[in-house]
Amino acid sequence: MKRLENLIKHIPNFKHSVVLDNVVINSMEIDHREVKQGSLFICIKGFTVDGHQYAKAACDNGAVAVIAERDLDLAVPVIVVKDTSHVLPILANAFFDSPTTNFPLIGVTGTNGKTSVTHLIEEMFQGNQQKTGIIGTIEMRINDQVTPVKNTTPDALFLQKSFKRMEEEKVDAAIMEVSSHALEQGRVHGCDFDIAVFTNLSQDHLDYHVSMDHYLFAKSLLFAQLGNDYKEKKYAILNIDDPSSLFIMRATAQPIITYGLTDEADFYAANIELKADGVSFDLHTPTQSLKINSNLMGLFSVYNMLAAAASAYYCNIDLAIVQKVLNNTNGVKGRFQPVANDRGLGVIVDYAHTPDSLENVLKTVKKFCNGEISVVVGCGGDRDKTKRPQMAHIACEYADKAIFTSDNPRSESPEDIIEDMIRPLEKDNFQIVIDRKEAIKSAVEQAKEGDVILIAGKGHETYQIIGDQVLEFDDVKVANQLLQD
Ligand SMILES: CC(=O)N[C@H]1[C@@H](OP(=O)(O)OP(=O)(O)OC[C@H]2O[C@@H](n3ccc(=O)[nH]c3=O)[C@H](O)[C@@H]2O)O[C@H](CO)[C@@H](O)[C@@H]1O[C@H](C)C(=O)N[C@@H](C)C(=O)N[C@H](CCC(=O)O)C(=O)O
Ligand SMILES: Nc1ncnc2c1ncn2[C@@H]1O[C@H](COP(=O)(O)OP(=O)(O)OP(=O)(O)O)[C@@H](O)[C@H]1O
Ligand SMILES: N[C@H](CCC[C@H](N)C(=O)O)C(=O)O
Ligand SMILES: [Mg+2]
Repeated sequence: MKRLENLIKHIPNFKHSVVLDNVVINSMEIDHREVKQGSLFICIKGFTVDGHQYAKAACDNGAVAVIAERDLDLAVPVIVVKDTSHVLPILANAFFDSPTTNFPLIGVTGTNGKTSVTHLIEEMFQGNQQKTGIIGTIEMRINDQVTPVKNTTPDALFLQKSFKRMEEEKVDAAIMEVSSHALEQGRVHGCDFDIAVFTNLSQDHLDYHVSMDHYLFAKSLLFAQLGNDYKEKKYAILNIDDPSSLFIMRATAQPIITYGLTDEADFYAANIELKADGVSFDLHTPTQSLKINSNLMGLFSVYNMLAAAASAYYCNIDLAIVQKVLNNTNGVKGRFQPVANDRGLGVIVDYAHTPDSLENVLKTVKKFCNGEISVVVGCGGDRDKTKRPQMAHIACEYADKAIFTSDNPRSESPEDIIEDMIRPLEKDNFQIVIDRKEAIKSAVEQAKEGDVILIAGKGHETYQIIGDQVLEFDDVKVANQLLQD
């Protein structure tokens, strides 16, 4: 509970003439459907609708005050600010008393690997008998308590509310994925990061960021937010083998810690062996070297392990625990997840939905597959169209056979998406099967013992979005069922 007068004092250089006397706020909401008696409703101008149009309905639901960008004819006080989206994180942070100043916060950004790295870091804290909170693509979770998320990095209100819960649950650290959309939209303003990690930058989201320069700039904002003073120990952990790190490192005054595959990096991997059942390598840290024998697959996983190990190191987690976690982890669901079967087939479900991740995963499969490789893949609707032909090209280049199918076509026609994928394609080792279940079925029917089927793009997702409908669909379940038939 907060007095509104006290809450809005946190908005810098802001004066208002509304009489607020004793308005007390029990909760803050940005969605009128969530408003309860005593809520403060903040009208957000969205990409789809303008939240101002729901202000009246919010009051009907019990809102006792409204923050808006223009005066509204309502029976409750309306406080007018220039930009409600900009003010939202300030108010959310103030309402929940800046929870992230009370525990270490680790933010991970980059095109690929955020979910994988955050989960590895979480396992390291848990291996150290510490409590954690995690926010990312799969869910928000405080130890075992799961809250579903709509976005990889949710809005500022959801974030601060979650951090408050984490504080109350006495977590030892929070680990979160920070998407470029979130950085660009200021969803993480007010988050007091202690460690910021950069995984890599490759093409994605050009529908939103328009150019790779703007996309990189958005990623760099996480590092700018690490702060400019040296009062606290904060670290920027960067993949030095990715040229974008040279730009990102200029965004922060905090110490730069590097990881990579050469001894120029602070944390580096040497003697890497990519095997059919995992990877092994020597992990060199500034103080000690560890032998790693992990179940995780592919060179990209080595990078993820280095990023996680460096983060754990600066959180004072013993390197013996880091080693134990890397040697025992089974990774995250939907990331290079094998689907067991008795047909002698390698069936892998993976969340590769960018050209770079698809290429990495197919290269990894190629290293151990002695038979033929088929890949079932599509591209998301209402998302970056320029990655479509690139993904189709990579699929046909690295796999013996590609089956192009639907992956959340959303408002677009699945046929048109596939047409975008194949238009410039020079190869013809592909089939088109619009229905995803039929596509997986076709791959299973054509496969022989020793072959590998990669089912890419949806990973942990349990749905297929067609138009406005969200239909149940789970690649692992579907593959399992088809393999048993
Ligand atoms: C483009 C984008 O970022 N959109 C986000 C944005 O939605 P929006 O602007 O369309 O919202 P809106 O529907 O116009 O609503 C405006 C306001 O009216 C309110 N409203 C709306 C309807 C109503 O009946 N009542 C009501 O009060 C809404 O609560 C909101 O406050 O604000 C929503 C609430 O915070 C987000 O869930 C939504 O993400 C959508 C689902 C999305 O697809 N975002 C993607 C592009 C995204 O952000 N992806 C990143 C990266 C993923 C990755 O890792 O690759 C992510 O972090 O998830
Ligand atoms: N370090 C990496 N470099 C390149 N590709 C990777 C890396 N780590 C994982 N991948 C590939 O990218 C896919 C997605 O991985 P992950 O979910 O960890 O990334 P993410 O950054 O969280 O993605 P999203 O932006 O959708 O949240 C994996 O299934 C794998 O194919
Ligand atoms: N966070 C990513 C996930 C894409 C996953 C893929 N299955 C798709 O729907 O395109 C996005 O929203 O662009
Ligand atoms: Mg993710």
